[in-house]
Amino acid sequence: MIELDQVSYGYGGATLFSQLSLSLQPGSFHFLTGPSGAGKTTLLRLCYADLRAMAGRVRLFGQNAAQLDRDAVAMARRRIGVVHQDCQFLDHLSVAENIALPLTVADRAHEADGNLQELLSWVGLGQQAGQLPPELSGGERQRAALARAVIMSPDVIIADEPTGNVDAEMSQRLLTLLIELNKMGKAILIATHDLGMIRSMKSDVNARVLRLKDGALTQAGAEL
Ligand SMILES: Nc1ncnc2c1ncn2[C@@H]1O[C@H](COP(=O)(O)OP(=O)(O)OP(=O)(O)O)[C@@H](O)[C@H]1O
Repeated sequence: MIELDQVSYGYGGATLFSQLSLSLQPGSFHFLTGPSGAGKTTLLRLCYADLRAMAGRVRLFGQNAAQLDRDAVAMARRRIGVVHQDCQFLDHLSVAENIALPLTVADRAHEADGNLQELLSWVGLGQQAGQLPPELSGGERQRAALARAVIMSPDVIIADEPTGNVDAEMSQRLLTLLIELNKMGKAILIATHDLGMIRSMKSDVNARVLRLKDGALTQAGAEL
């Protein structure tokens, strides 16, 4: 569904990584680890065409991302749910309205009617639907961000540190939600520093664990 083939990227003339390849197939589960600054967020952004590869090719659902116009990129991105590291929300909209925002933007707000309550309960925010984002705890924000990422029923879910700033119990709960999505056939890619979480989860989902370091993407090994 998403394929990176020999992709290179860097900022300000410096190369961050080069010739990286990654394939996200239906039902696959990948963890992406690596030191801070290694380029994990950058790699994720290439996967959802928020950045354009400087060399190599990114294919989104069979199409060369470099050849897609803005509308085509927008269409492809509706099939990818993204949980951003900083979970930003529109503070003047309620939690429910924020979660439904991708549908509203796509002019499909009517589809939210049935799904939204179910989705809010699934992430344990049934009671917080009418609250404003600043009134949520860190863990509640991360669950709201996950709900917003999946409201369009995407084929791929890409999450950047989805368990940052939450305790172990909440981290487990968020991952359980992601595993449920994976069991429904969604491809999951999670960037995280949390090796303990990977150790405890990877056998449940037959996950591949990749490590990005010094510009190279390798299979994680001994540290796990
Ligand atoms: N827009 C940008 N302009 C210039 N440099 C950038 C930009 N975005 C990221 N960088 C730099 O690229 C490098 C990789 O950043 P990136 O956020 O991809 O790393 P990361 O592995 O996700 O880090 P972390 O684990 O700390 O979130 C860092 O040195 C960062 O400062």
